[in-house]
Amino acid sequence: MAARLPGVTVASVRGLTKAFGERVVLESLDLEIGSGEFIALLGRSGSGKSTLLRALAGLDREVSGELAVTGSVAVAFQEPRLVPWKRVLGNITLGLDAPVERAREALAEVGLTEREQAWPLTLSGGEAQRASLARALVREPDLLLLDEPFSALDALTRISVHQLVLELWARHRPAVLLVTHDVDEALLLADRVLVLDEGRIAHDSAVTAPRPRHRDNPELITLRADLLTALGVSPEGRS
Ligand SMILES: Nc1ncnc2c1ncn2[C@@H]1O[C@H](COP(=O)(O)OP(=O)(O)OP(=O)(O)O)[C@@H](O)[C@H]1O
Repeated sequence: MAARLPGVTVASVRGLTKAFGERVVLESLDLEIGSGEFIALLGRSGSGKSTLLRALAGLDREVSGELAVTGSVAVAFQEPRLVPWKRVLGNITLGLDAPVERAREALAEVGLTEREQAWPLTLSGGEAQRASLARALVREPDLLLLDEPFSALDALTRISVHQLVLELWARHRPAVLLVTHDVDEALLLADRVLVLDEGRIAHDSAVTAPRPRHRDNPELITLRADLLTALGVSPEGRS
């Protein structure tokens, strides 16, 4: 997979508009996603984050505007969506021509080698989420779309899956678009944090702090306050 290529985009969105009946969810939205970028997408509930992801994934074609995605796309959802009648390994290769060795490599990368013959219903939440990441990885995406993949995990599992996602990103360098509700998660992981509001990208910040990042990094403290304001939340509980 390509390393980060400056100036090369994997997705280019211009004037994207999506309405459900009278409700306009995305309104003339513009967004460029660069090769290898790690982007977090924040926004209030119902602001259209999943709608944008579905459009980028090609799962919703009833949109207007220009949407060009170059290269392959893989999606991992909030609930891992493994099919219960296939074992873990079978889930990784589902609908794919790739040799089984590739699926095993992906399982090894997410630390699930021991569980390849397990049934999905016997996996813990963290294991299921890792299996879901392996299924996305084996497709070697140029753009990896993550729709709140960590939100159902307990705090400790979440930290280890964060670590894993950063390692996988550093190794494979797909562009990542991570939808999250968690400002700190966005700041710890991403190079760029977007806020979706009123159907558009209302806020776009670069995060330059080196990784591993700590919450008390001054850049992150400033950005956290800006992002909370952009989300309509007062940072210190003041109104
Ligand atoms: N299939 C659908 N039919 C009708 N309305 C829909 C449909 N899908 C989404 N919507 C509406 O579009 C708006 C945006 O939904 P979306 O799921 O994209 O928001 P979101 O930002 O991802 O929200 P959350 O953070 O709560 O997951 C919401 O008002 C939702 O009710």
